Amino acid sequence: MAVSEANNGRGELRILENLDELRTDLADYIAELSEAAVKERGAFAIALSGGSLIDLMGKLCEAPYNKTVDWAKWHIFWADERVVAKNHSDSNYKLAKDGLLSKVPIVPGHVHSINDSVSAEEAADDYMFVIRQLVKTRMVNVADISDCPKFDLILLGMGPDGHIASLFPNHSALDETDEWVTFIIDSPKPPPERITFTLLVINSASNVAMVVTGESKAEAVHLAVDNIGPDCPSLPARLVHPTEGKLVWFLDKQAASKLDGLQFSD
Ligand SMILES: O=C1O[C@H](COP(=O)(O)O)[C@@H](O)[C@H](O)[C@H]1O
Repeated sequence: MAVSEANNGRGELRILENLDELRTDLADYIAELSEAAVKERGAFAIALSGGSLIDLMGKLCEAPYNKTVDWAKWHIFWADERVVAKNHSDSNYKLAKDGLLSKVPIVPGHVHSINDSVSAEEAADDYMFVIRQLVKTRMVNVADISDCPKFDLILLGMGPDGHIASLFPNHSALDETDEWVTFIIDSPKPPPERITFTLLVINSASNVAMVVTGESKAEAVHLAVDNIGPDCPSLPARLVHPTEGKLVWFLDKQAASKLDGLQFSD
């Protein structure tokens, strides 16, 4: 690992030499959280994103993780999903199924994907209902000070514009403070119709990991992580602050290249 440090309340930074090291560190981190959650409450509620994340989780399908992780206790959710059919190439579910879920022994009934046969608005309501039932049975933990779901782990990628899940800069979905899941029909990145966890749910998680690689994201990483003062534009990634949980950034050197004050050891 090149650098690992805590950063001004903006979470722990793990900056890895290369993608191979990042994949290993990420797999270790997820496996450790899974073990702790299963030991403590008998289940591991994990929310995935789409994009580059699934490929970066790939080591979980290999030894030792494929044998040592207690896959039967995993409950899978999506922090965001595109409102397309499950077999569509834009579907975050399909991405995760092809790249991860079909390669490890997850219980099919524990895979909580969205309803792909209704409108974006209905899919968001429907998903909130599903999560509410699982919070009632404590398959998904609950926040200490509200009835909000407290996922054991939410994994987020970040776009070059600083978007996380399907929360885009200057979009009204960022202001949603009541609902757990909301919808958009005007995503600046195709496809336009999506559902997404709100900041309320993201910031109620026990653990949030931001997994970001590549030089095209270096400026957004700098804006999200460094102390650049109160005049920061509406950068969704900067709004991730788990209230009772822990935030960890997994970065490769390229994504970390514009961070203030970092010295890499070669
Ligand atoms: O559209 C999306 O983009 C983000 C970032 O994707 P990446 O390929 O740049 O990592 C992703 O996290 C989100 O789930 C997805 O819907």
